[in-house]
Amino acid sequence: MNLVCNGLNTGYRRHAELLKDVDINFHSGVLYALMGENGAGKSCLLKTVAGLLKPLAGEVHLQHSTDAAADTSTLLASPRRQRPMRERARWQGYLEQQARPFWSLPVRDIVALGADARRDWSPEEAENAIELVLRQCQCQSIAERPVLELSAGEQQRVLLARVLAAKPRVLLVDEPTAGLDPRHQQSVMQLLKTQAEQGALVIAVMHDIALARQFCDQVVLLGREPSAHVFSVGKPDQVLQPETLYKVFGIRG
Ligand SMILES: Nc1ncnc2c1ncn2[C@@H]1O[C@H](COP(=O)(O)OP(=O)(O)OP(=O)(O)O)[C@@H](O)[C@H]1O
Repeated sequence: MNLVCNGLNTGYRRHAELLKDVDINFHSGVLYALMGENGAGKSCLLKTVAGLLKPLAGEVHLQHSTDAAADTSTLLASPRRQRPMRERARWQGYLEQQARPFWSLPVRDIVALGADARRDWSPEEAENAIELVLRQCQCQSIAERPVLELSAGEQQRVLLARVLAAKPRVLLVDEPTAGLDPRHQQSVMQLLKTQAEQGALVIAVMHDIALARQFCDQVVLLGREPSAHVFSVGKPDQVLQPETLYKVFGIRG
């Protein structure tokens, strides 16, 4: 399963183009770091790919097969057409930036809401998926606690667990390690890497260069000058070169 962006122009308001001419082919089995300065349009691009913002031009396609001969491409988004979210929920998981729960439910019930997206599962399959993800996200010890009584970092892990509970084949996460302590940053990145190794297509908006180098297979780096654009795409060591970091972030490193 690949996500293909063709000539994508997108922005937050109608006619307000932020990113232009985005041509990227995201592959399954790959963990992507989507990076760039504050305001470069990372969340905007992720939301467009997720179907939460409508493109102003261009298209997003879902390719079901890597076999170019087989015509198995589905149009997900264009200025005229958006696939319904309930259809996307069967294969896509999305975690928004600074996500916060608003229901006063125990952690286990919040995570169970994620598994509800899988109408094809038996109650036993759903229960197994919930237990697995509580363990993977290190939420077992807090499983019975009301989610609103947890720290911000703990809530963040619970909401990631909710997204993962449905075993999405496309996982789109916006700054999943923000606010987490170093150990949990590592474990969340390891979890995303494992999802990719098991075949998921994972795009993570992130700022931490060291974590991107350590865990990600590919970096999509956005630039802001003269206007927002895709500056570079490639392996972390190729993209995160000192001269590139200077050009994009103005830092020596
Ligand atoms: N809801 C909105 N309506 C209009 N403009 C917005 C909206 N949200 C963000 N913007 C603007 O769009 C631009 C890109 O924002 P976006 O959140 O996509 O950037 P980002 O790269 O994810 O930034 P950050 O690293 O700070 O999270 C910014 O200039 C921002 O001010």
